[in-house]
Amino acid sequence: MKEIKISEEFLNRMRDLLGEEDYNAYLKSFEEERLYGLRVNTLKVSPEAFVKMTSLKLLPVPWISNGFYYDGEERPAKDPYYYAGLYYLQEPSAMTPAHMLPIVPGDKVLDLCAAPGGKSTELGAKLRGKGLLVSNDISNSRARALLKNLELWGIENICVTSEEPQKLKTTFAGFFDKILVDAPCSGEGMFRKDADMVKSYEEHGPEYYEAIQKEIVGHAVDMLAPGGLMMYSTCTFSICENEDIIRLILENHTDMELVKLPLFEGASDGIGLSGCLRLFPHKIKGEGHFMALLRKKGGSVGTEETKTGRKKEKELPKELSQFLSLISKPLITSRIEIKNDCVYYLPEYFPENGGKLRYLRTGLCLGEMKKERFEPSQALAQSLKMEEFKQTLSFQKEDERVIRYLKGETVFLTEMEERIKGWCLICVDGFPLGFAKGNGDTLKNKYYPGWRWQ
Ligand SMILES: C[S@@+](CC[C@H](N)C(=O)[O-])C[C@H]1O[C@@H](n2cnc3c(N)ncnc32)[C@H](O)[C@@H]1O
Repeated sequence: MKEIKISEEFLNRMRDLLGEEDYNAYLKSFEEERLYGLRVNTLKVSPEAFVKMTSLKLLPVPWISNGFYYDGEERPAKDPYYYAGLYYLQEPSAMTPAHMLPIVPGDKVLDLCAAPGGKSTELGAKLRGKGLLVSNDISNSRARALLKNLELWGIENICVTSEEPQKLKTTFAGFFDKILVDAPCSGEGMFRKDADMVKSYEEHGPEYYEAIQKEIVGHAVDMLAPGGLMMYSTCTFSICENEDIIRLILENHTDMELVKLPLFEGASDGIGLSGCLRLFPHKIKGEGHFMALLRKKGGSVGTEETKTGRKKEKELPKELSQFLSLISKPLITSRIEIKNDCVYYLPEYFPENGGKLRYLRTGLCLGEMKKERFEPSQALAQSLKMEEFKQTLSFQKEDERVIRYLKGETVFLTEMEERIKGWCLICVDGFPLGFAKGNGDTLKNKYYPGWRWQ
């Protein structure tokens, strides 16, 4: 077995859970190396096109259409395409819950325990800019990392909150069409990936998390609209954190029913509760996960026409209007809100007063009003397609100016290149990285300092 010290108590539980034969296969899986995965951002690029562009050696994750394995020796986070938000690094079995939650553009979606955004990024991509994604995490510092990942990913219809589920409910009772609860858990499926998880497991085991999960799911059910779907997932194996939680929901909420998840090669049914789905490291090429899909009876969701509730055109400051005229995709001015000089593009369905919640972001941050001018944001650049901005400059990935730009340095144009004046969207192979301001043959770098290439 690999050098991972796991308690006897845990191993005994796993033997009881799996039976002797499967348990031995599970133990053997520790002799294998952990697996590395990335998920392609389908908001920006198709998996087929990405495979052709990238220099990474990829193998498809069989059950995830946009998921791939990469070699652990590679450094995919040190790549301009990563800075363009073309992919997210994620363990393959963790890709499954967001993949199996059927989101349609226009849905109102909640990701209740969302940081750092491994699943929210996929939920947002599936919305394709329509509807609303509320991504929440109780930890403020983790919610900040979540916000960065959502903005890098280019999702415009987001709200990021950092609240207790009970508080969130005061604004969103019965509101959401789809909810993902990727619950905090004892992390038994993480031991091979992260040996430190063993230590934290010894401090807080399944019983500790079970109590938290019970509370969270109760509030989640209350925020689901009739006809809505809720996916519950964990990266742990214990029954008390998985099937028992689902059973409890079904007992306490007679309006909730289990929706059978389809099995695929290597996936296992729930233990003692058929219709759930389990992934084990000795049966699939992934670290392990549990998930169950539930439906609230009554109503039907996901087919409603999108509506904003704020239809009246709004007059905008001249500097802002001038800048927005450089963007070709239509923006509904009634959804633009200016708060303390920051300009936001609110998503459809954003509650009229927003409620008294700790928001880290309400919609897409378009930029900031400064004296007599408007400064566009990094998030806006990442949310655009190259063809949606009037003046663009796309470098090939190999061009040393890509890294210079990402480091925040001044970028010089060659004599052969056209002179650039004013705001310009800098791209790598046609994918936006950020803004710069042209002054003839040099570009003043406007890449967000906090995100610079290190
Ligand atoms: C398994 S992680 C989520 C991983 C995330 N879904 C992803 O795919 O990147 C669980 C998260 O739940 C958060 N959390 C813990 N207790 C919570 C609570 N009561 N309400 C909301 N979030 C909570 C933790 O801060 C942690 O970020």
